[in-house]
Amino acid sequence: MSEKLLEISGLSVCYEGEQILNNICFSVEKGETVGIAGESGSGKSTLLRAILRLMGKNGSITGGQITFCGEELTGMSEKKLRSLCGSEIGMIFQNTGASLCPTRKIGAQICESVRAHEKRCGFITPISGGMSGRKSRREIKDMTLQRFADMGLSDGETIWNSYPSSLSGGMNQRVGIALAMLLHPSLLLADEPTSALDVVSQAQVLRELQALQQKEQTGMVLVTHNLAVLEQMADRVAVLKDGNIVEQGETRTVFDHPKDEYTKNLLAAVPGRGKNDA
Ligand SMILES: Nc1ncnc2c1ncn2[C@@H]1O[C@H](COP(=O)(O)OP(=O)(O)OP(=O)(O)O)[C@@H](O)[C@H]1O
Repeated sequence: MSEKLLEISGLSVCYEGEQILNNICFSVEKGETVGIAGESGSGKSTLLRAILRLMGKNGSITGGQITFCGEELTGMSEKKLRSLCGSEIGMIFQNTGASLCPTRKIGAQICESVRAHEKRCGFITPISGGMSGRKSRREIKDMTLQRFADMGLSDGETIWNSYPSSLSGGMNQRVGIALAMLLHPSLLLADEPTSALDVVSQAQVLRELQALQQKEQTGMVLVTHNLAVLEQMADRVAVLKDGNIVEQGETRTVFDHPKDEYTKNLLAAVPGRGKNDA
């Protein structure tokens, strides 16, 4: 039986009175990846940020509902919403690895980040069965080394004691993904998670992320302008144009039989798919 993790219905978002997203509707089930495609400026990142109300001071949700594990997020208190970050909803950005402080050891930063999360959570009970309770440094380290191994980082002990500045961009991004998955979130919001990496690292990191996600049965919203990545990763895709979903469905169906002209043009621009390719 399907388990709905995230349901977005009729979502509209404005920045400074300008409508950026209109009437967005889609859902994500446990273990499922839903890809969001669209050109630059179509509103992909805004959509991810709106889920956790991270649009900043000039952004606001002007309509619709966002439900996570049956709980309405749009009306939830700021404190409870922040407590979901990490343990129930993980986020990965293009520069997740780069957001680590380059001159402090990775292990110390991970412990600090878990402690900060525990403090934010306070007595708030997890809503998706996520993890709670204070962990010892040993527990945090064991969990992290397991996550490092999941992300293809075999020498976890060395990485735990390393400075980010001594690791490659690909390794730092893996560390960032391991950190986002550390507390076993049931939903992952990923915004261009590999686009800062070279092509070889990109393919490797995507494979590892996909294996980890399948092992954990994590639902994922994956935003990228790279349709080849969506073809490999997404079960379903939604195509965003000027803040409107113009088409959505199973990835294979949308890619093989696009209905909307905009989707057809996006796909035609992918090397190997276009009419004008040599
Ligand atoms: N903080 C903000 N204040 C005002 N406008 C914003 C803000 N953030 C985004 N926008 C506007 O919202 C629109 C959508 O931006 P968004 O970053 O969501 O697009 P995107 O599809 O993710 O683009 P890209 O692929 O280039 O990251 C753009 O017109 C952008 O200028």
